[in-house]
This record gives sequence, structure tokens and C-alpha cells, in this order.
Amino acid sequence: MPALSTRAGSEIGLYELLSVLPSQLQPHIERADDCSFLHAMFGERSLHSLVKIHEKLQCYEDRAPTPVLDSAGSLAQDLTEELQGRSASHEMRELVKLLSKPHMKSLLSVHDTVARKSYDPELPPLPDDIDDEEDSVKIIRLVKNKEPLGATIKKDEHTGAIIVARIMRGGAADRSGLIHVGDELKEVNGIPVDDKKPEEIICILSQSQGAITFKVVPGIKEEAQSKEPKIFVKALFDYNPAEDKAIPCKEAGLAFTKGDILQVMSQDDATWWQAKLEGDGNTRAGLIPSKHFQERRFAVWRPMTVATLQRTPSKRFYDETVAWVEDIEEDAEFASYLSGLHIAGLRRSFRLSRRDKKTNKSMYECKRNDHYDTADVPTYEEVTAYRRKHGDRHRLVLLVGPTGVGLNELKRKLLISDPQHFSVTIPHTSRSKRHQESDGVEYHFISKHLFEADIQNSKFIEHGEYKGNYYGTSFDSVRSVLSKNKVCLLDVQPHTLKHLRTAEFKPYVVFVKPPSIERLRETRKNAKVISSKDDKNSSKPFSEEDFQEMISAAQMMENQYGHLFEKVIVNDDLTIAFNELKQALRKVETEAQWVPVSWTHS
Ligand SMILES: Nc1ncnc2c1ncn2[C@@H]1O[C@H](COP(=O)(O)OP(=O)(O)OP(=O)(O)O)[C@@H](O)[C@H]1O
Repeated sequence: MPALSTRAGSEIGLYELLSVLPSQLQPHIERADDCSFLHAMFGERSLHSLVKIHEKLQCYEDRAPTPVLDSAGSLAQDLTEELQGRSASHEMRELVKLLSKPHMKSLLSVHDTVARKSYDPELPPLPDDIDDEEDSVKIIRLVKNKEPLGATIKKDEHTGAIIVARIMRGGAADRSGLIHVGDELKEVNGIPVDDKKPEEIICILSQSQGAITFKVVPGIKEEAQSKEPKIFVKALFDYNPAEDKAIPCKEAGLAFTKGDILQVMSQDDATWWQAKLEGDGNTRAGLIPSKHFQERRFAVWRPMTVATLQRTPSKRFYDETVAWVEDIEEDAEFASYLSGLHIAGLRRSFRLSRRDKKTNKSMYECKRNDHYDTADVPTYEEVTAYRRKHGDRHRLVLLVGPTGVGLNELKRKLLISDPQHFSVTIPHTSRSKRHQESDGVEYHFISKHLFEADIQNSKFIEHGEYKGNYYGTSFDSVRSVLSKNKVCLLDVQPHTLKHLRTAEFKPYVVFVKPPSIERLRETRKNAKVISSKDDKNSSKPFSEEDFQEMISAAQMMENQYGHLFEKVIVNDDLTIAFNELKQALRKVETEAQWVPVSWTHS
């Protein structure tokens, strides 16, 4: 077989191109089936003959010959008749024989058609007595390969007719443009389907290969040719159609996991949308439960889930019994790493210890309705691609994770790595200023009265009380960091996320997760955790109970707030976790991200 490159210098004919195509395409074809299909198609004799004719005709293209006459066929006929009556020479007899050959007659007929430029087929005239009531029937021929047709059918409950229920966007049926929702299926490959159940028809279809002929009565309402919609949603739950009893056709379903971006192709059906996975090469849409339908299902499932969670022992202490811990010792330790940098926002004050259930009781305020809101049913969130423009404020970086997992450590490493770029907030307190402290450096010192007024006015993201004094992180302290064109790092309790997920802050939420308990034991051998047990907030080595609580609290957070996390980092090896975080934050600044649509509306 000639290779394309061996004919350098001369023009490569279409015919030769055809013969080398299969071998040239081979490296790009994965499936053996596709490969043999291409070989068969390009090797087809009639195709080669056509190409040969095409090549020959091309020689005449430049000369643009015009037909001498457009009735060569009848001229040949007349000539034959005239010559037949005579006692003719050998040459004449040969000419008569030649002109009588069917191939010659066909050739001359084609010549005349081309010369007359009358290419449209002649249709028989419409009969005068057409019954307006009679259904017009369409015969459709589709060539089916291994790909499913991308259509579902149902039996009309009243008429018993088999109706096309849905056409999957981008599927074979959709691409053909010939079958529409509402069409009534009469026959498949000559087999009448009126008396068949949809499952039986599906069986006939799945067993058919190659050309399939459908006889359909077009639906009254032609499906509106809508343009491909550009609605993108972020999936806030995992979905597996194989496990969904409600889906009308499991094979047509699209599986996805929490955080996947889906392009919704059709919302015509109130219960089952059609969607594609963004970035996936597949052009065919699959069925996914609609937002409304999924919300209704979650509403039924939720009470059971919550009941299960509440039986989990550590749940009682999660979010509720949290304590304010002000750790001077730790501040001093951080200061030695960060000389010249004021790092009040780094103190453990906002990472609220949940270890000592006796002493933690009264310390931290969080409104009951700030807990996981059972009305917020995580299904889909409409998103759009957002890229931070030069000069725009940075996205707020929120770190979430169970106590002791290493949020501070990661925050501290980021600050050290680039103190000009990263920063933390300065908290407020109502306690009196110590002599070595300055207002607006370690804390913003305000009166108890003002603090209470600010609480009333919802100025705080989080606030708590410790030894009769208030402490809190205000929204304005975040604004202050962002206005300096710095990346603000903030670790928060996950229930505050919903107050921070605004167009103003466009938060990027990183969940820091503990590794397995075995790895915690290994990696945290020399680590210290703050204990509020004796009310002195001293550091102590991690206990087995600390590890277990860390893991179960992480699990709880992921279950309840996982849909809000944009990045999950397992803090196993600290250096690896830090590099992963740094890389993720770099991407946030330089690459487009999917964010809720509402964040980009001005
Ligand atoms: N990957 C790691 N390997 C070993 N030690 C770690 C790792 N990550 C954090 N640590 C250590 O674990 C201890 C607790 O970390 P850190 O204070 O950062 O946790 P935290 O999430 O801020 O906890 P809290 O909310 O209780 O303040 C520290 O001594 C820290 O150095």
C-alpha cells in the first residue's frame, strides 16, 4: 500500500489517499471494531469506482466542457432504429450493437440529465383524493453501531400507542434529526410494534445492528429546535443511575460525583434533565434527576440521615460545645517564626477546642439556626467560569477542618512563604489591652457595650466569650486585608460558610482532612495540641481520643458541608499538604474557576 510520503513531488490522487487512510488513521483509533469498519468502508469497491470517476472528471473541470446536445439518448435511439433496417457494413452492425447495450443507454441518459441540469428526482403526482384525517407515515432508516440510539419510548396509557418519550441530546437519534419526541412508533425493521411492550421493542433494537428501519407517525407537535443551552451546574451530591429505582432508563443515566460540573442540555422534562459532564469528550447527554425532583427526594431521605447522625456520639459536641482559647504561649512561638509580622489572627482563638466537654460548655456562641440548615438541600448550584481580573480583589481563602488537623500550621507556612502576599485578619476583643499590646495589632480593642452592639448588627463572622470577655472576627477585618490587595487566610467553623459565600468575598473553601489514624499516630508523634482541660490552655501531646475525634469530626464535616468544599487536602505529610495547598491557591489566582452565577452578577 503506498504511503503518503512516497509520492513526494507529484499530486496525490483521491484514490490513493483512500487506500492509505486506514493505515494513517490507525494510531488514532482505539477500538478494533472502528478500525475494521474504516478498512471495510475505505476498501469498498463501489467507493473506489466512484473516486476513479471523480478523478477522471476532474481532468475536464478546467476545460469546462459544455454539452453539444442534451438529447444524446434519443439521438442514439433514432440512429439505432434507422440502421437496423439496412443491410449494413460490419462497422454499422457494431455501432448498433454498442448503442443497444444497457450500459451505453444508461450512460447517455446520465449525460442528458447532466446536460439538462435536471437533478431533482421526479416524484409521482399527489393523488387527488387524499384523506386529510389519515396519518402520514415516515420511514426512517438509521445506521446503528454499538452506540445506543439515544431515545426512550413509552406506552401511551390511553391509546396504547408506542411513543418516543425523550431524545437524548447529542445521541444518534438526535443527530439524525429525524426522530422527535411525541412520534408514534409503528414498526421496527418491518415488525409491527403496536402490540408490544416497550421492553420488547428495546430488546429488538438492542439486537439490531447496521441499518434499522423505523416506521413512525410524526407527533403533532414538532420539537422546538432549541439551541444547545449553556447552563452549567455544580453537582452537590453523588449520583449513580444504576442504584436509582426511579430513573426511567438506567442505561440512559449519567453518573456523577459531588463537585462535578455538568452542562445541562435540556430541562424540558420536569423530573429528568439531560446533561453532559463538562470537559468530557462524550457529546451524548445522559439523564440526571432534576433539581426539583432531587430536592423532594432529599426532603424524604433527610430526616433519616439526620437521625443517624445524631446517634453518632461526637455529634453532640460538634459545633455546639466549643470554647474560646486564647493562647499567649503559642503566639510567642509563632512570633519566633515570623519576626516582624503581627499574627494575632493566627492564634487559636477561632479554632475552638471541642476536646473537654465539661469546660467548653458556655464559651462559644453560635446560633442554633446556623447549624446545618435542613432547608438547604444540596442538589445543584448554577455556576459560571470566573477568572480574577488584574486589579480585582483576591478571593477569600477559607480553611475548614477538625480541631488539631493542622489549619494553623498550614496558614503559618503560607504566611512565612510570602508575607507580602498572604495575610490574616485581626480579631476584636472586649478585654482590656495589656501593656505590651497595641490597638489594631494583636487585637482591635473595643468596649463590651460596642461589642454587643456589633453582635446585634451582625458585624461578626464568628464571636465567642472567654472569661467574661468577647472575642470575634469581623467581616470588616476581612475587607481590610482584601483591600490591601492581599490574599486573606481565614479558618472558620463550617457553619459560617453560608454567610461568607457572597459575591463580595468569592471564597475558595479548602477542607483540610486528617489522614488515617495509623498515619496520625506516626506523623503527630512530636506534635502538640492545645488543651483547655485545666482551663490554662496548655499544650499537650495528642491522645488517642484526640485522633479519633479528629477523624469523626472530619467525617461529620464532610457529610454536612462537603458540597461547599472546593478543595480537599489530606494533611498527612505536612510538606506535601502545604505544597498542594500553595499550588491550589496559585491556580485560583491564575486560572478560571467555576463559581456560583450570582457571584458574577454586578
Ligand atoms: N502534617 C503534620 N504532621 C505532623 N504534625 C502536624 C502536621 N500538621 C499539623 N501538625 C502539628 O499538629 C499540631 C496541631 O496543628 P495546628 O495547631 O495547626 O492544628 P489546628 O487545625 O489549627 O488545630 P486547632 O483547631 O485545635 O487549633 C501542631 O503541633 C502542628 O505542628
